[in-house]
Amino acid sequence: MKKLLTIAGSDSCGGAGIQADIKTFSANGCYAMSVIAAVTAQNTKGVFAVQDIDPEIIGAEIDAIFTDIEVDGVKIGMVSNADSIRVIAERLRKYKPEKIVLDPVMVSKSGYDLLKPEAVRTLAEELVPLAYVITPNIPEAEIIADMRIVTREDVEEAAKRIKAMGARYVLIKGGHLAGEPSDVLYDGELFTTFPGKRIDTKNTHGTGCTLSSAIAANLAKGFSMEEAVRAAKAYVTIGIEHGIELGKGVGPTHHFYELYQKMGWEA
Ligand SMILES: Nc1ncnc2c1ncn2[C@@H]1O[C@H](COP(=O)(O)OP(=O)(O)O)[C@@H](O)[C@H]1O
Ligand SMILES: Cc1ncc(COP(=O)(O)OP(=O)(O)O)c(N)n1
Repeated sequence: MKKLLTIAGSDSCGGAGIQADIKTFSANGCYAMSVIAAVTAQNTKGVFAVQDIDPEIIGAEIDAIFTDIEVDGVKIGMVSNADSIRVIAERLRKYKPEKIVLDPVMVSKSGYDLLKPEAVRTLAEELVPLAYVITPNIPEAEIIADMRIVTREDVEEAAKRIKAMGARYVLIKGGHLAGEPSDVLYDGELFTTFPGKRIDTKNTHGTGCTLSSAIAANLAKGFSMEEAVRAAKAYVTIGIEHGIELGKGVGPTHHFYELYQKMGWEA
């Protein structure tokens, strides 16, 4: 069984963050480990408070795992501030896991800053160069690439700018653009489009976390980058289709893909 690590924030209502990552790793047949970098008080209606974890503890969490366990893949999600980012980057440079999936989480769908705005530059300098693949949504890609994204040409230009910062692959997610939610992968030469059909639902909490974790699981299992994204998109799509009515706001994606497969359901 492949062993995967998520370095991210906790979401108390379980739809995004560490909880979504663990569910995704498990549903995709991998063993899940976690380094908690922040704790959010969050539900389907929004984020109400964030407690950063002391960077020393984050470093110790990472040491505890890498000094004992062979890690087959790492996903990075919400990291709330520059000091935490520096510690994580320093440890990853030391332990050198091969496949790092970086989801540069910045703002929750409800509009709460999950990354301090002044730490964006540190993320770009310290974590982007370590990423095997970075998976920004449109607003995140706009901030990292420092440009507006409206057209397909804008998506490609932003991907080129982000690739130039050192990530091996760039996957720009299209969920926030008008029209169908297609995602675009750039490898430095070619652009590959992963088409989607927009599902008419309010229950999309945790879609980005789920997609990036499924990509990490697929890469650990030996899929090519393209296969990893294709299978992850199928996984998140079926999860959105079967989104859960939880609470009074934006409910989470569903997670039991292997069960779906056994039941003969397809994405
Ligand atoms: N309503 C939707 N129907 C189908 N796919 C969607 C929908 N919203 C988002 N997606 C897909 O979910 C994944 C996460 O995208 P996105 O919502 O843009 O990221 P984030 O959660 O980081 O903002 C992408 O593959 C995107 O294309
Ligand atoms: C703890 C935590 N991490 C990440 C997110 C962002 O999740 P995402 O899938 O990008 O989208 P929303 O949850 O904001 O709908 C989060 N909310 N909490």
